[in-house]
Amino acid sequence: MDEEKMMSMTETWLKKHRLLYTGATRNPFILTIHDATINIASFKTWLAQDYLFVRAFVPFVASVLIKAWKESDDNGDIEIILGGMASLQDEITWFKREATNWGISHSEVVPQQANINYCRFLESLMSPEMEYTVAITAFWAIEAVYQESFAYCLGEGSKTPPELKETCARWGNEGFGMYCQSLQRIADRRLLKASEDELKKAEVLFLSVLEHEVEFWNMSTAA
Ligand SMILES: Cc1ncc(CNC=O)c(N)n1
Repeated sequence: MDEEKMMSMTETWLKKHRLLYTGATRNPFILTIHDATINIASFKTWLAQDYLFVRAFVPFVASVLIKAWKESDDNGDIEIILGGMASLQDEITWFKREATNWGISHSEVVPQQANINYCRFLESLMSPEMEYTVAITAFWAIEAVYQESFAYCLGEGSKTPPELKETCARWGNEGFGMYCQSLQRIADRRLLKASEDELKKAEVLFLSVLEHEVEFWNMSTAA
């Protein structure tokens, strides 16, 4: 019997844009964590810059929550997005504690260009004119890149230094993986009903997320 399931839209895009996706999830920064050759200065740059990014990510997630409330056909979406917001509070606390541990003073950290560009991109996604379908697709991609990247650092054969394992587990843990799958299911459900224009826009912005993620990692290793 023909039991083959149709590929979802996000799966289609992941396959079509595999090279760029791999560029984002197997970036040299991540590879050096995985093989324990990481330069600690790079790690500290990433840590300091990502704290600033996450602060800007909170209002973005809030904007997706508002879009879900206005536009979603499924009440379950709100709970999933709200769960993501709740874990961001814990994440901000964690970033502050890690900064202290690594001797970083957030008041002295200046956002770098790749970070500024990415935060500006987030702001464009917050516009009330931006469709829920497009915003939730970008949201999923942003989370999925971190999940795949850090899960790889904890996977079989990884030599991740013990002092970085907690960081990797933050996004590489199974619960975060399931949360990403929930976001992906929402995105796929919406994309099924989207117009041609919305589909095109969501695909373009999915690619923009991947490009920003690559630039963000590269910024960390360049410093
Ligand atoms: C640059 C970047 N992309 C994705 C994430 C993961 N989302 C929330 O933490 C992150 N922290 N930073």
